[in-house]
Amino acid sequence: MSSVKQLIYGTIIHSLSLDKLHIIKNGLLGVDGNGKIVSLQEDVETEKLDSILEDLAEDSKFIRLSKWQFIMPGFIDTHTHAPQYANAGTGMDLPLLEWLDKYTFPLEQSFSSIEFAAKVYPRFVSHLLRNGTTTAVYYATIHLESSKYLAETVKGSGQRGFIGKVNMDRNSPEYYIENCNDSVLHTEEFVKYVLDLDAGQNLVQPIVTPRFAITCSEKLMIALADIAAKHDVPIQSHLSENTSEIAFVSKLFPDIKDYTSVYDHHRLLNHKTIMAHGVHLTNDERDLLKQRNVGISHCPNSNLALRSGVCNVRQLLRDGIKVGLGTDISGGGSKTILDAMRSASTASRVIAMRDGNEDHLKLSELVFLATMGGAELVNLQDIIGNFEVGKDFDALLIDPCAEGSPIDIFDIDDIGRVFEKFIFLGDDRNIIDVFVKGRRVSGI
Ligand SMILES: O=c1[nH]c(=O)c2nc[nH]c2[nH]1
Ligand SMILES: [Zn+2]
Repeated sequence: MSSVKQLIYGTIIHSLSLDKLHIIKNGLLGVDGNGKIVSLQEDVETEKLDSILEDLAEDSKFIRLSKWQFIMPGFIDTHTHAPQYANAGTGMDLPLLEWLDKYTFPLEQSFSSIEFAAKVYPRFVSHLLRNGTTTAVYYATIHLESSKYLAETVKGSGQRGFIGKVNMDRNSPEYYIENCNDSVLHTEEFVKYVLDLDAGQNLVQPIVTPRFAITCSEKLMIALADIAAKHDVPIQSHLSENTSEIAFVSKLFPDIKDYTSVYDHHRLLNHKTIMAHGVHLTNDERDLLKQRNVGISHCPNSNLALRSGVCNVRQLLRDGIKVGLGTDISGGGSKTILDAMRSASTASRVIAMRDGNEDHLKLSELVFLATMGGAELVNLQDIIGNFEVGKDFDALLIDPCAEGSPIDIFDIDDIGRVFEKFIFLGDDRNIIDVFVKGRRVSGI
């Protein structure tokens, strides 16, 4: 017990697999001074608690959860655009390519000013944390300095984050583009800067970010793949979101078989690559993604708002492709992974009704996607995603009875139903504490 700095007693809920949501009653979870889970016991009788607490060091903290409170793993947002937070909730009247031109590129250009970035980034990061996102994978903009500032903001907040300086050297407006050389030099500098900032703590990491194949020349894509390989860092981009985008890509690369193969051809696909969307993939493309062990960030809010299409997540899972959830602000208007889970559920019901031969996503699958699935996408499945002993304690303390709670509990309810109510009805009013690596970083 001497190494235990925090001990939590009560209901503990986490995901063991897509099918297995584990609800531990009278659980006892110990966290050490480095934020690591050192013990997890089930069904510990209250009578035994006293003797356990006697052994607890004086400077350790004990949290006893009340009847309906529980802890669960923090949410992982595998795809979001920090600068676009300023547009969240607006401009959802156009499809992707027109939306980028009219609303998104002009906004992102404003981040050439650090003063503007300073108005948006800290608020966005703190909203994400407040809503239970303990890890986020960010796009910044093409600007080196404000991308560094986003990384510093994430680091300062205590959130775990992957930050990408965006690269675009063609098919972009004159006011929002870099030449290939600058783009490569700035990315190299950015990657080194963020690696130094993290200092080996596994909290902030750089992610190499070709915006998508339309805005990146072949030379740029290959140079970015080289940077990712040299520093052994992850890659993110967009793939197969919208049919006009796919048609544009096939015009740009007439000799390459399909959109996924374009990235493969430029060595951008590996087990550390996250591709957002994947709505319209062919069988061959899914095979290639599986072969390269690429993860798909499913962003249902964005897919519905921009009318891009409905992604068949069950098909991806059946094919053995890793899947996580993304908010994709501001294609999607909501900054919460709870909302992404609900929209993922709705999208899967649309597929089930349309195709008749697919089951919608179950609660255990939605929770897996929001936690363990995300951990697999960012290759931290041995560090975060659930409460296995040895992992870091990235967690949420949820109180379904908190003041102003949108959840009502009745005699017919049990903890399983109350958990389901939180997933489908709950919000930040229920999120009392947010922990990253054992440290409380947000809450009420
Ligand atoms: O949803 C999206 N948001 C973006 O900013 C973007 N850029 C390329 N493709 C994109 N898709
Ligand atoms: Zn996106």
